Amino acid sequence: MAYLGLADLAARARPLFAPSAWDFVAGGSGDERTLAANRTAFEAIRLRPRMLRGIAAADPAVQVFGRRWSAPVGVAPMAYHGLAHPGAEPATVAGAGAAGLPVIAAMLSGHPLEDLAAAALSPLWLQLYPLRDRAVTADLLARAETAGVEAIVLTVDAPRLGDRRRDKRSGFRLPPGLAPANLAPYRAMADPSGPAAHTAAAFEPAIGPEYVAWLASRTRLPVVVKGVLRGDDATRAVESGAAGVLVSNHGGRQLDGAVAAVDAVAEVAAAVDVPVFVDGGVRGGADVLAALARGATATFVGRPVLHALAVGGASGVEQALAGLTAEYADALLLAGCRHSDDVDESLLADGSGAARHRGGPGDLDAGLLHGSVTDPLLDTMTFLNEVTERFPDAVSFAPGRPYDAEFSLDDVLADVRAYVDHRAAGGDPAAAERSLLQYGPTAGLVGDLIARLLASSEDVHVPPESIVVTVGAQEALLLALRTLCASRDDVLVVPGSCYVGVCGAARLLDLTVRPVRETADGIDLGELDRVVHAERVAGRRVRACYVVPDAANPSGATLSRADRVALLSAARRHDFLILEDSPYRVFAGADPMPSLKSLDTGRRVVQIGSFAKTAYPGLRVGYLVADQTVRHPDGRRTTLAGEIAKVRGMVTCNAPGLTQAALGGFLLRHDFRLDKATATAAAHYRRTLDEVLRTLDECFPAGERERLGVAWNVPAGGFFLRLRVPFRADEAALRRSATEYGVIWTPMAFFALDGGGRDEIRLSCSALDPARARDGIQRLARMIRDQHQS
Ligand SMILES: Cc1cc2nc3c(=O)[nH]c(=O)nc-3n(C[C@H](O)[C@H](O)[C@H](O)COP(=O)(O)O)c2cc1C
Repeated sequence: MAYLGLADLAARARPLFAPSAWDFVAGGSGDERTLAANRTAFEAIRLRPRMLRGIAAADPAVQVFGRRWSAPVGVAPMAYHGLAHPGAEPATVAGAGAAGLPVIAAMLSGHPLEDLAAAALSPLWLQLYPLRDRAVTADLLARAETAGVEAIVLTVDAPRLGDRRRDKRSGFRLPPGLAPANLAPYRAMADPSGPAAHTAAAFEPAIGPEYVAWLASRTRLPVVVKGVLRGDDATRAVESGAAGVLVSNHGGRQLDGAVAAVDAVAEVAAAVDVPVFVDGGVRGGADVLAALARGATATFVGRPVLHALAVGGASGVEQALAGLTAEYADALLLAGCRHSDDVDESLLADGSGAARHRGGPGDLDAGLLHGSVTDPLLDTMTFLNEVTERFPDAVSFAPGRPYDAEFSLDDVLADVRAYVDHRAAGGDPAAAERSLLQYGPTAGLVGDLIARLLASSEDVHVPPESIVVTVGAQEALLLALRTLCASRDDVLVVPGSCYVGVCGAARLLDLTVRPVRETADGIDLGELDRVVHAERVAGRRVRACYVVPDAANPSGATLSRADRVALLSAARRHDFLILEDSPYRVFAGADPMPSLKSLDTGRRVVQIGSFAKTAYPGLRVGYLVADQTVRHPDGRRTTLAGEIAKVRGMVTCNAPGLTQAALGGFLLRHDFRLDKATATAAAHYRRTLDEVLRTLDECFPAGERERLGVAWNVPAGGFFLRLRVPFRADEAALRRSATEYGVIWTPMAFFALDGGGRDEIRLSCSALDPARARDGIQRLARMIRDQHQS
């Protein structure tokens, strides 16, 4: 059968395993974040291939510890190959030997190492866990040397077994007949049928560098320390006698949350001068190339070898490894490298190789930077911006991007011209043009036009001086928070599932954020009262409450009129401000609710505005309305907008004149009718949302939803809806969804500050046409049914 890559092999192998054995092999620990990260990290690496090098063929072979390998690829140590195929470890060793690649035999092998050595045609290494009984280890070392094993691999990342939840769920036990054959002579195992029992009974948990030194002193074979993820640990290992280091997080099976293995290679390679190996997520020739570019000498592959063994025994392993070798040879050639020695850091688009970690005078320690830099929250925005590009063939319900079929630069240029004409009316056109290209007023140029828009579209009447034109709504949020919150005792309250930009801005400012539970219709006002009270008791004050009242991101919920009135009264009662952000209002249904600002008789609302959904996101024009009065100790009274404008002077100086002009012209040319300006887009969103809802209804008929654990809300309009699914909706599930079902979405947990949303996803309908959205929902429905069955 043609070799179609290791992922294809996994799909073919799955039905051949007993379900609990599949889970034992495929699974990771905890929430399987590290398991997923091993792949995500490889997928994120971009290479800079070399051209014009006059190369017609590449040689994938390498030399390791004086031996030739057909490629810088070996088989990682894995316990009990018999779970995959009756041929078990001897078949793996034979297959790898036929492909000219090495195998690390696991200590917990179902066949004794002597049998494997007899079947080996290529280097055989032996992996050991540190055992309580050193005499057993010493004997194993002697046996290994006698049998012709060529290196010892000491696994140091398993003082105890990681939290393997899949195995707990399935109650996984080794099938009868499978036992750790290498240890049979020693009675080292209390209960060999349960992997957790193995480790607890027989392994020495508290080893230090002296254990490595002891091991190295007891054998003439090179000792490779496996399970290291940091440069300083690699250094300790080498100083204690290790001849190599295998960078590994145990395939995501130990500490969940650990760094992706390939992301740790550069640091380790920079720290030591011995061969550095890596395993975890290596799934193709380009991955091998990337690992070497980061500084690895060679890579090891785990699970795919068991898949290959299940599909085709020894010849399955041979074909898979030969396929990977051929892929790597291709990758070398396409990258302009004759052989592995030509692979270096310059092939990495982001220069993330070992040289970067070697430490130069310009290096900065991340621990000394602002804490937000290493907060995963800030990665979420990048994830949302880039996930669609990562899976370009999948139907994407991920991005909240506006419909752009009618975007036209000519229109934008005409908008700019219209604004210049408007500004020049009765005056000097050249001066009007110049003013756009000069530094502009700190509060912006087009506040007057935005005031006109608010009056006509929302019945909000504010003077232009109470408006600051910003660089997108994101800057408006940042400015409002910076100005309003004096210290960490000022609390920002947000809905339990919240637009990440708000929490990110608060994180940049080191503000305290408190989530409030939501009902199906938005923020739960009873809960809001309780949170405000609790904060007061704790000596803090709730300064502001952020809400998206119309067709919210991410939930799709719209606050009822009664709740709007009640929220305003809570703001009065508890003396906080409301940050109203309503970018989806125009699309929130035929009869939109009054905005909070229009109901705001007590000047409790600071309104944040965006034109990303109504004009163009690329303009980056937003605004805020802050008509509150600020009293100063000297008796002066200013507007909050004026104070915010001062702050903005130190952030972006002023919003760019040209894009403000484009926005101003857009408003003028559409006669301040955003509903008309967005009619085509609105119809598109409506059609797609309707199609999504219809397809959900078809795929999950009323009687069946409960049984499948599926539920969704029916938003009045807008871009988003939330869908409850019968599986843990995390990054690992998203990856499965993308690769196995061709559909992507956003885990609701990305938006949840209260730890909720774990079995919910956000579906964004804005960027899809109805037919594709229908196809996407059907794909998702297939996944939901499969997940429900498994
Ligand atoms: C089923 C299974 C059993 C494993 N058993 C061992 C083991 O006994 N000793 C060890 O050091 N690592 C063990 N590992 C970890 C692998 O050596 C390796 O680090 C990991 O599988 C590489 O990741 P990959 O599967 O993504 O290629 C095991 C992994 C799997 C999947």
